[in-house]
Amino acid sequence: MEPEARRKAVSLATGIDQSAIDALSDAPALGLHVANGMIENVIGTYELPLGVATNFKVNGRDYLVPMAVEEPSVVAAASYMAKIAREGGGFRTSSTAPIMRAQIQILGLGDPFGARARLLADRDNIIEKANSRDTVLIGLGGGCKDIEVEVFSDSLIGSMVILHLLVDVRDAMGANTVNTMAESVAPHVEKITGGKVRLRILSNLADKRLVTASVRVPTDALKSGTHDGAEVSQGIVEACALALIDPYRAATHNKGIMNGIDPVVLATGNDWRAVEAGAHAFASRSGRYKSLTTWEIAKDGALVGTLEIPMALGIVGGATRTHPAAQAALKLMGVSSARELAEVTVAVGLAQNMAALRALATEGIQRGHMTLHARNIAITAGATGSEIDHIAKAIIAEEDVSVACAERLLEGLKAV
Ligand SMILES: CC(C)(COP(=O)([O-])OP(=O)([O-])OC[C@H]1O[C@@H](n2cnc3c(N)ncnc32)[C@H](O)[C@@H]1OP(=O)([O-])[O-])[C@@H](O)C(=O)NCCC(=O)NCCSC(=O)C[C@@](C)(O)CC(=O)[O-]
Ligand SMILES: NC(=O)C1=CN([C@@H]2O[C@H](COP(=O)(O)OP(=O)(O)OC[C@H]3O[C@@H](n4cnc5c(N)ncnc54)[C@H](O)[C@@H]3O)[C@@H](O)[C@H]2O)C=CC1
Repeated sequence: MEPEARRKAVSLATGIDQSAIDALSDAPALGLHVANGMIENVIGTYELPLGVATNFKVNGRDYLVPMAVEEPSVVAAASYMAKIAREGGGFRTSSTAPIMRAQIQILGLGDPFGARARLLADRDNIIEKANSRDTVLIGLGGGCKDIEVEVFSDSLIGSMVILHLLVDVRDAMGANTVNTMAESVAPHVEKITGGKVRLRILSNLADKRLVTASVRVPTDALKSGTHDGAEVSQGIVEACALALIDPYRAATHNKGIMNGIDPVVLATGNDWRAVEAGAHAFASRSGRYKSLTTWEIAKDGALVGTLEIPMALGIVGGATRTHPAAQAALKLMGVSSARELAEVTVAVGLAQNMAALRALATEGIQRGHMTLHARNIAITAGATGSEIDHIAKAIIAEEDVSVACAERLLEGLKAV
């Protein structure tokens, strides 16, 4: 299909209105006026391709998933694995309540453990003060629910007490929400402890806001070329084993997971730096950086994959409401809560990891990836309009997906 036909198909499948479709089209959805209101020193806007991943079934419901990404083969790979996963019923997901953590650093204490005890005894008061400002969030059933207090000792600055506010942020990503709370309780915290408050900021290690996605794929569904399903499953398990013990492999393995997650985070106007920071800090929680997924073979021979990861995403707040294309992307997905968005996003991350491992364990990554990269190469070599597809097909046929080959064939084409 051409983009226009795809838009019509998406509109038909999801029932989203024309204005949402327009916001996803090549007309600049994010006008200069809106962009200028979003960040500082704006001189323009910056575009990325927006694709739609197909075939996703999550908890029995079908989704089309918007993905904003510059890398070829990512959207195709996710769609392909989602198709295979359907044979086992698709993806299953679960999530914890959307609890974010704010940190308040207290210095200059002679009795850090005494200060800790005073803060714990004042728990209800601290929670009440934290909740006194954001009436909207409290009205929705969110707000500060609990506290934690840590004592650390540092060789340079001595001891410090860290107070955590555990905040249910409902459908927000929650950074601004919890930062405001942390700043508002700081004077009270100084009074209770007798110390000096320094930092008041959320933690991006959102390990109380976890999503777990799993997939169970029947062996036969994994057959690939000359490789039977059992061989492919075994190859995926062996590939994952390396990522569970070796940080060098784990970094690339987890990059493959984020290939699926970041494009959805970006398309929906969410903070991808926050998601990335949380993912990698969580991957190091044992003291050793390792794979975020596990792959195993069940007793009946099915391949079982799981991904557990912090996922601080919002459908209100931040840019999710200001960027028209982000609003349209959320409509296209048809998600009605931040938790649902987070769960579908993690299912895409799991699918993407499965695609990479499946390719790596069989034919290698380059054929599928480079075939889809061929159009980029053709553009780099100077092809325009109809030349792009022509040159892309020609370099694939020559089995030489390189700029040099594309330039040579383009010269030949222009000479005709
Ligand atoms: C790229 C493929 C899918 C080609 O796969 P293929 O079998 O060569 O191609 P195909 O054209 O026969 O397509 C097969 C199926 O893919 C799906 N599909 C195909 N295209 C589309 C599309 N446009 N829209 C929707 N679905 C699509 C679709 O389901 C289709 O079946 P059909 O529907 O035709 O019966 C495969 O080779 C693959 O999955 N490769 C992995 C690619 C990948 O992981 N890319 C990420 C970049 S590499 C990287 O950055 C990370 C890495 C790899 O280092 C991570 C790591 O090391 O772990
Ligand atoms: N370290 C980090 O990750 C940091 C990130 N940020 C930025 O913070 C922004 C996100 O902050 P947010 O607090 O999410 O945004 P926000 O402050 O714009 O919106 C959240 C507010 O929306 C209201 N609200 C209305 N309906 C709601 C609902 N259904 N559920 C929850 N709240 C609802 C509440 O009053 C809530 O406090 C992002 O742009 C992010 O980039 C800011 C500072 C640090």
